[in-house]
Amino acid sequence: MTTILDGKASAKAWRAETKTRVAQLATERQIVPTLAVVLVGEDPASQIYVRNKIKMAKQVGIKSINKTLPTTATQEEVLAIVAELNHDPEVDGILVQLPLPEQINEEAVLLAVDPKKDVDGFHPMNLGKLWGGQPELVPATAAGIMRLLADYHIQVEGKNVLIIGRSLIVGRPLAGLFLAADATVTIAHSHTKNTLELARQADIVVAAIGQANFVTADFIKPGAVVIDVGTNRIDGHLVGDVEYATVSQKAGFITPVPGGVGPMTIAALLSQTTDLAEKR
Ligand SMILES: Nc1nc(=O)c2c([nH]1)NC[C@@H]1CN(c3ccc(C(=O)N[C@@H](CCC(=O)O)C(=O)O)cc3)C=[N+]21
Repeated sequence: MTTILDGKASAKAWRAETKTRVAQLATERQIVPTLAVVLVGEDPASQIYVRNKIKMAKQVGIKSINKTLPTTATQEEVLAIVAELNHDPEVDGILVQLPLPEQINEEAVLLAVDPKKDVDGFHPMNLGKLWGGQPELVPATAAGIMRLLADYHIQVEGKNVLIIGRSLIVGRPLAGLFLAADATVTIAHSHTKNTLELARQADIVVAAIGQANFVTADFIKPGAVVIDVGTNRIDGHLVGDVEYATVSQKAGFITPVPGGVGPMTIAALLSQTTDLAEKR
């Protein structure tokens, strides 16, 4: 029997906790936590994210500020907006949606975000703290995955974890968090020669490749935990990186798409925005 890791339900409970903290900030300190989102261009995954994020922020009482720029925006325009948000005392968290259009230097933009407002945890200082074993501001998807495992009382200590994908957004920060939680961590990527073999030995497999149905039942040790980070659009439907129909027959625990990691990502972001407002 497979247990479905219900991210939708878990995220709902987490948002309720955040909502209580937000209400407390309002009554005790007259503070409204504020999240600024910078979206440049029209990446479809970013659009889903932004839409859901705005809705959920409103629900818990967090104020959203949206800065939307066209695909043709220049680096100077993006940096000017980041600077403005850095200096705005009402803004607690700044998130720059990735990927950015190709004329924009992603590294330069992420470096420009005030590390104290870097609610996404993508600034090199925050990534460095995470890898140094002192996580502070942590990328939301990674934080959401760890919370989901904790909610289901899934032990991480001493487990073999295989993360497939080494992106800045997911693979790398998640590896840091699993390591901080005393797991044995392996990262597989496009140059890895024995991904299948590594996956078969893993107690926890995280699929963050960006390719629909990449992980099939072949990859999975019976009873393993399978976390699907994929957000691939196929014929208007959202599908993960895991072939759900077959893998769910073999895994012990599995996240669905939608309703798994996505809602947890948003809940993590709202919680971290509130952490920042509490530190004002
Ligand atoms: N700086 C930055 N940080 C990110 O974390 C980031 C990003 N840029 N760019 C885009 C990707 C994509 N991403 C998603 C988050 C939630 C859902 C989500 O809410 N999914 C729901 C809803 C699906 C639906 O509405 O159809 C679900 O899976 O159930 C999707 C996609 C975050 N990303």
